[in-house]
Amino acid sequence: MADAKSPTVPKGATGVLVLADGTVVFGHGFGAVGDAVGEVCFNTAITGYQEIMTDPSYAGQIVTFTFPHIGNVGTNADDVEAEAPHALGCIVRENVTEPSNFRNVQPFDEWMKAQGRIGISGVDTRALTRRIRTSGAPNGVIAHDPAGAFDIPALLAKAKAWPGLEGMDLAVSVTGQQREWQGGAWTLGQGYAAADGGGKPHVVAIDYGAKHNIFRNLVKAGARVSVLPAQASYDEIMALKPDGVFLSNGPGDPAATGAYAVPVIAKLLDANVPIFGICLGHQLLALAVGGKTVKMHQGHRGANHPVKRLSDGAVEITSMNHGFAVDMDSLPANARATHISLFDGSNCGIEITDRNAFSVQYHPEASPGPQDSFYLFEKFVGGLG
Ligand SMILES: NC(=O)CC[C@H](N)C(=O)O
Repeated sequence: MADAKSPTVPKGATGVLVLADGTVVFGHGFGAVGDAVGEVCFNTAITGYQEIMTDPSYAGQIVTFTFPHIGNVGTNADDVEAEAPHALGCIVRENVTEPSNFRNVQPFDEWMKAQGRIGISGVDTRALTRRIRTSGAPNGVIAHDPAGAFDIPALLAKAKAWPGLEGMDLAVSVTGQQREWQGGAWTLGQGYAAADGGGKPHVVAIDYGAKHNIFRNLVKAGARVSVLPAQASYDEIMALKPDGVFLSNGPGDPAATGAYAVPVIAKLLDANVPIFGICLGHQLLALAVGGKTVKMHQGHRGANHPVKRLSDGAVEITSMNHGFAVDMDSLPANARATHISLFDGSNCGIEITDRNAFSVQYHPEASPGPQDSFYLFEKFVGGLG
């Protein structure tokens, strides 16, 4: 790692990461040319880089993959969690090689370029991850220039000027239009089922930046899913006559999104509408009953996070992607903790004891990750009228 005060670009360097504290890491650029500023986080999943890059909850973030070989199975049209990538870019250890997989349609570096996303390879991602673990997720800029003509002081100024994710509502920038969701479970050779869930029960999903596999899992569990944008009002939701309301995952600071989402959720709770929330949806449900959320030191991102289910002590291996958490001590008496992280004891689930409402911090839809927690979709959809 070099210092921003002595910004000599090594010969052959076509990519660079500049952290707001002045740390400079050179590598090889791939994908789009240009630069992007955001929070630098790390993800420990071994598979699923295309799903991770397209997860809207990564808006405003640059993902460091701890798994060294990224891009080696290429990309395809199925393994996407949204129409376009939302992570700003990625940092990887090994150079991206020729894809070798029967499902490959487009090499990862070409896909990144076509999607306007920047990558850097040849970075010591173990050192970077240790740094994030010790000092917290930093703000930074990644840049790719085939000529290696980097203006390091200008990139540093950009990293320093970025205000950080705290206080940022990003759900408004990634939410989708109102629509009837089509598409169920994926099977090899057949792709996604065309099913729409057959009409009953009817779930209205609030899209704060939803991963598509959540909607597919709701369909698989038997629901028909209508999607509404993040700022949908209580009346707009109720006009669709929901049997239950789903609160999606999404990027940014839950407290900022809560400014418009919490009053709506509070009204849904008052009306005793069944609610299920995932990740940002979990945090918003906690805020709606009077709890608080806090920014985590480094966040949880990976496909192997153990979570304890408090009702019976069972351990679920889960997919995670969050940088904020529900402050367990802030929860009111009617919000009972149902799951905790076995990594750090943080809250991973709540249920509202006097309502039909529950939520989890982790991702039962996997994509990527284990499917231990699919039962939550069955619990929600199975419990609707
Ligand atoms: N995946 C998510 O929904 C993330 C929620 C929130 N943006 C966080 O980082 O904690």
